[in-house]
Amino acid sequence: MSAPVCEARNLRASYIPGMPIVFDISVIVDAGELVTLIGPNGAGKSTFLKALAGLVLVEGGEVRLGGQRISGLPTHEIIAAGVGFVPQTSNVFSSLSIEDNLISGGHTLPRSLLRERVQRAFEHFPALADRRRAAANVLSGGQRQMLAVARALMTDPRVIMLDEPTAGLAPKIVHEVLDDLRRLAKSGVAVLMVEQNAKAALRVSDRAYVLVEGRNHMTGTAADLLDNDAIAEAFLGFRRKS
Ligand SMILES: Nc1ncnc2c1ncn2[C@@H]1O[C@H](COP(=O)(O)OP(=O)(O)OP(=O)(O)O)[C@@H](O)[C@H]1O
Repeated sequence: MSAPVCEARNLRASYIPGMPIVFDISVIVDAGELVTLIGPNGAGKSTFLKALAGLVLVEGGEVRLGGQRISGLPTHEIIAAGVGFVPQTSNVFSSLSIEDNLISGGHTLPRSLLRERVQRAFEHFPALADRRRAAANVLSGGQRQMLAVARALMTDPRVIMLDEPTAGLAPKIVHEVLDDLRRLAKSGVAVLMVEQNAKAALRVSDRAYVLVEGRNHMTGTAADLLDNDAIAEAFLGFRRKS
């Protein structure tokens, strides 16, 4: 059996050495899957995602990409190895044009490939193509997220990680962004996201992990977790009618 696209095993991560926020979290994401991390505030979901991207100190366990160990590498090498990371905030350059945002996302690429990838991004996201020379700050919240995802895709990552991609968006736009991510996973990329809009996120996800206090609490198919009364009540904010 081939190695999963991305696998974190018994990860321990901290901002301050010796003071872990993530104690022991294991997660697997494979090609074509949309996997969501849910859990209460402060559970360490964002910290875990940052640890995968090399933005937070990994003190134990390991992260593998296609079987190759990437934990411990500097962030630029992790990105070059095939990880795309979309932070929750400041994920586009507001004053740069949409096209220049894409170019900056692919600045490590040779010029000919860069042109090709910008073109590909505009084909995937026609709403961005229509306004390619406009500054990113004219975009709506949903379109900005689209641009942030398109930037991360410039390097052709094997796995793309998103920290709360729907934060601050209107409910209708939340669904549009989640549907875009669903389509992205279907295209063959492994997608891992942290989401506060847990119910909406589970509806488009294949699988999910519930994280609590820096540890795995539960995992399953998104459908099973949506159907689980205890999970629904504790983490999804609804109680099923009996
Ligand atoms: N830059 C930082 N330096 C030190 N501690 C931090 C930093 N960022 C977050 N923390 C702490 O790490 C803990 C976990 O935060 P994290 O953002 O990973 O949780 P989360 O599960 O994503 O929750 P939320 O949904 O509230 O963001 C919190 O106690 C937070 O205060």
